[in-house]
Amino acid sequence: MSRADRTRRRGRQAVNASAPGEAQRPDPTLLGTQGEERLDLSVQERKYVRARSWALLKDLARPVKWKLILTALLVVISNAARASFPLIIAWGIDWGLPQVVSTLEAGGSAAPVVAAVGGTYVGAALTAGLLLGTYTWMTARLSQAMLLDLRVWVFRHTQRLSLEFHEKYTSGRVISRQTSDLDSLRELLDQGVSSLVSGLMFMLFTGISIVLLDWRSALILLVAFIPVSIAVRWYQVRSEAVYRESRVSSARMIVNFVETMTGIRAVQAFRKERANDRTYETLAGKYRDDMLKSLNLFGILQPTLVITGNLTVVAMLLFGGFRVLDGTLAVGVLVALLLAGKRVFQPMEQVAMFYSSFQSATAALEKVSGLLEEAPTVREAEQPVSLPEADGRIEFTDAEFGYGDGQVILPRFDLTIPAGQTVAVVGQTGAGKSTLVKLIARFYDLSSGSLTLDGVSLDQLSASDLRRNVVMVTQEAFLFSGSVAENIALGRPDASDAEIQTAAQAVGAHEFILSLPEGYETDVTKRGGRLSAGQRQLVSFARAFLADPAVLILDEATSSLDLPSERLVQQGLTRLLGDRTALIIAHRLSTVEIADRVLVVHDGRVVEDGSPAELIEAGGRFAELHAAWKDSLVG
Ligand SMILES: Nc1ncnc2c1ncn2[C@@H]1O[C@H](COP(=O)(O)OP(=O)(O)OP(=O)(O)O)[C@@H](O)[C@H]1O
Repeated sequence: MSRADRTRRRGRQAVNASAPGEAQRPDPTLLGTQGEERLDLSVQERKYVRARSWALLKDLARPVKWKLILTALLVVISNAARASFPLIIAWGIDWGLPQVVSTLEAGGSAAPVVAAVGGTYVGAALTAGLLLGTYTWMTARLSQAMLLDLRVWVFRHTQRLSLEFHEKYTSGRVISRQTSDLDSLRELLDQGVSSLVSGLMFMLFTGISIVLLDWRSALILLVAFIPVSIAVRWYQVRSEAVYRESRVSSARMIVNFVETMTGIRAVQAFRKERANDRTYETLAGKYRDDMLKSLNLFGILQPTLVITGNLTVVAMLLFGGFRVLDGTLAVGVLVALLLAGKRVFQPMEQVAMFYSSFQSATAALEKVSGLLEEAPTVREAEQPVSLPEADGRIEFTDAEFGYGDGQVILPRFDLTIPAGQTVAVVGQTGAGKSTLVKLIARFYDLSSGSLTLDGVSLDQLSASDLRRNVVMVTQEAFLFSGSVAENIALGRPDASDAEIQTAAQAVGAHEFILSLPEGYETDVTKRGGRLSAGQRQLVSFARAFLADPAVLILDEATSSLDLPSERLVQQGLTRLLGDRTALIIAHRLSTVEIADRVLVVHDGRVVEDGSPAELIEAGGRFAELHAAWKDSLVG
């Protein structure tokens, strides 16, 4: 079972366990990333999301469970030691001092008493300090280990999600999951949890020590707790609302940034820079305002806590002072009470401050666990049929397709493409050409009917067999950072230099690659390594040639190349096709002319099917298109 499955199952189990008999399944619109933007969750839904987040945290914590327990133990001991200082001081004053005085009067040595009190104090201080250092160090290591795990997990998972998911969930959102969300988790795990736990522990132990010292003074503390709790509660509620706003504004800012940078060509082509500057400034300004609001809230909370703390000490001093004068309270106890009273509220600030980092991390966890709950819609068969070397015969039977639950794009159809045939797919924009060929690359699964390669249904093939047999070359001819050779070897990283060069030679890319500053080793992201559109296409042809699939799918670039480049690309294409089965979304006359067969797609249906000559003869849509192409060449 995958981690995503585990996370999903746990979320459901928790919901089921907590509310037997009720509507137990969450609304399907909440599963995965779907409910991500919703703020109006019902109690039941909130439970589901929380359980899912917990499950994720537990999954992350499992490999480091014992180290976590050990760290928690160190936190407890260290804080107990810290909280014991006032007790030791009281003991020193009320027991140690009289002992020293009486021993000295009797002519004895005060050293044993001083050593006992001083030693205990130094022991407690060393224990507290050393353990603090150790647990801080351990927390940092643990949090980094958990984050590394999560980072890699999110990357692996997102990369494997089907295209359908990526088309809906923009790259801006994926980036904000991987950056700002993981960052808020880092903040919480790095310092938040340990500060929070240690703050609470310290308050607890100091509170206990006050009760042990003098229960009457503990009552004063209890009274002081009322305004403190009100202030902290007020801060929680207000900061939650402010925080929610800042989350929305930060997400908007990131999405805007990513969109602008990914669309930088359009931005510059249409001179949108100034307008974009203003939009971004507004969004960033809103984010700053939200952050300021939350800081202002803290600015109110902090003085409230300081004032209450000081007033508590004054009250304890007055109440205790009179009793010391009466002789009903020991001086040492009073000193210890004052020390403890002063320190007891100090961690409250930390607790309140980390409440907001806790909130931000909770929201992040909810989103990340939602992303991890997404499952690929195109799933690999559990027991795939082996097909190492396909011939390349493709057959659609009773096939029908629509994206997701949307409208039908390709109504019911049958289509057979014999092995080795070169098929040009033509038609108007939006006709369904890309959709048809993407089905063969299994970027999507049919809504109904079957699609087979050499008689084996595509969904029965293992991912590796499918990728070996079917390769799609997209219009964009995307190059990854690295050398030209590495880019050619994308589908076969183990290919030798000789094989890479043979592939480049086969498609006619060898010459231009040799003319690059460092030949095959030229970095495509560096100056001088920047390739032209035609050159990029040749590299992607070489890539496909090296992968040597039985079925090649090619979305021909629409951008017009100059004539020599077009000729070069055309020659490369002809060599690439060889005797494989090929489907080409054709935008050029020259490509259509080398095809054995042309499919004309219109409104999701194949309306003409035949050899180029037959279709021209028949005088339909293709004949018109062909004539228009011919005219454009003449013109
Ligand atoms: N990911 C998607 N989700 C939903 N609908 C889609 C998606 N991709 C394409 N469509 C719709 O499917 C129909 C066919 O699109 P398709 O991209 O297959 O057309 P095409 O013939 O390849 O067009 P073009 O030549 O412009 O690339 C269009 O109506 C389009 O809006």
